[in-house]
Amino acid sequence: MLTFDAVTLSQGTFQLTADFQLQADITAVIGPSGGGKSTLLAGIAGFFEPSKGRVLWDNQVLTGTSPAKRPVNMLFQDNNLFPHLTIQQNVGLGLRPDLRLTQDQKQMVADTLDHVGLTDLGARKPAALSGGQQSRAALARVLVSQRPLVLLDEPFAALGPAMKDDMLRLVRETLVQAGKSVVIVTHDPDDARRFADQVILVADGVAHAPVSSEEIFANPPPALRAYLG
Ligand SMILES: Nc1ncnc2c1ncn2[C@@H]1O[C@H](COP(=O)(O)OP(=O)(O)OP(=O)(O)O)[C@@H](O)[C@H]1O
Repeated sequence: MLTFDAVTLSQGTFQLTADFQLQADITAVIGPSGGGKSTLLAGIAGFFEPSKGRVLWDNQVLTGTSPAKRPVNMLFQDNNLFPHLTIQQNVGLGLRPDLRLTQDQKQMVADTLDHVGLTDLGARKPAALSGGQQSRAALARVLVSQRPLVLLDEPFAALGPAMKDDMLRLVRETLVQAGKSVVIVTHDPDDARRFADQVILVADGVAHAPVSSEEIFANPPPALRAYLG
């Protein structure tokens, strides 16, 4: 469970407050451009520290812990894969940064590539894969890692609607089934409605407490109505 304990996140003159707990398989973060969605994720990942309050994971205080030591994996739209490494190596990084994998770990990489639909593509470099295949490889790396919390900042936005839907389904079939919690920023309210269990609305300097996606779209609060237009 992720806890924001009276948190204020500041970037320049921008301030975002968050004071809630989060316990869902998939949580969508939605809201207007510049509202603070990426700021919220960066605050969880530890790219900067809150100016007030604490962030906790399962009652362990994360505030003051470097991003590399947090129980968090983050995927962005770009730069998820190292171009000079093969897909196998890119995925292997999720197990060991020095890539000294045991036979079992190599097998785990191969099995995970099978699982995300990339059988036989492990020896290729990222440039020899399509955009959708690259997204699957990035997902495989998150999948092999032991970290329980996955943050996705619009990772599939460049893929086109059908492939984006495939990836969101794959997130549920793989990451959620592996017991991970997923927090995903999306500009498409329909993604939130169809794929998320809960929704956090980020607007007017506030990250609002999560509400079930069914409930929030059936009865949108004023800030969501303003955003949906
Ligand atoms: N490094 C920074 N220094 C100063 N201000 C920043 C910095 N990063 C972001 N901001 C400001 O913080 C506010 C929130 O930005 P953020 O990127 O979190 O919004 P967002 O909801 O993710 O936006 P978008 O949907 O457009 O990606 C914006 O007003 C932005 O200009």
